[in-house]
Amino acid sequence: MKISNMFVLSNQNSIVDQYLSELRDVNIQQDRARFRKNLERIGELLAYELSKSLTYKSKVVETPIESTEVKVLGEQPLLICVLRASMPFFQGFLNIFNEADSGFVGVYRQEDGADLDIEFLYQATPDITGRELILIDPMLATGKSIVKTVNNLEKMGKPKSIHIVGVIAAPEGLAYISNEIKTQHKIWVAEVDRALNEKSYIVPGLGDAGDLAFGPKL
Ligand SMILES: O=P(O)(O)OC[C@H]1O[C@H](OP(=O)(O)OP(=O)(O)O)[C@H](O)[C@@H]1O
Ligand SMILES: O=c1cc[nH]c(=O)[nH]1
Ligand SMILES: [Mg+2]
Repeated sequence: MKISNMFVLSNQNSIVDQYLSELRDVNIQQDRARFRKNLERIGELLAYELSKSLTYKSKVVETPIESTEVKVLGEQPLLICVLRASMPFFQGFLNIFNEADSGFVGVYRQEDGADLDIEFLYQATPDITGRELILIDPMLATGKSIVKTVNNLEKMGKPKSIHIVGVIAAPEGLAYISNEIKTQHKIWVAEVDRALNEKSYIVPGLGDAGDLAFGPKL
């Protein structure tokens, strides 16, 4: 599929392919700490790629030897963690954008027969108006959780731009996000998989990221 405003990290060979293979492997997945660590590491590497698209300004610093002009981030992004599966992936972003503000939303998918309902239960964020917003969720499956998040956040104000970051995306979710989100946005993922299955899980995917990171929920 061709979405012009999208960056796919696995289009280039890198160590991310190794981390992704471990995330998908049903045996290695038994090690929850390793699962979370790999999400965090991919978060760090995607954050580095995304950092190349941000604006920088110059300032003068004093080294012990002399004054010199350096480049620093023009403005801090606002990171949004989509609980719960996002937490380790979000930590990777926070390791890189360590001065950024953070917001948290509680969103979860609820199966209702053939339909998927998205419950939006919790929001603790600063004002998003005029901000460079980075929405962080490892799995972009139907795209409904991210679209619901954007719709709820935009009740507060308009961000300057939106970056949507994920580890694995499904083509159906990417198409849904592109159609539904009207604010200028760019999607950053490690990999785009084949499709969704009848339960709206990504195929081949990695299973349920939240459960693998933290254990099953009711
Ligand atoms: O694109 P979608 O079809 O909306 O699916 C993606 C959502 O599913 C997962 O969360 P889940 O609802 O399993 O909750 P959890 O993070 O608490 O496990 C994942 O972290 C996304 O938020
Ligand atoms: O494949 C999927 C879809 C949604 N959430 C997950 O954790 N995995
Ligand atoms: Mg969720």
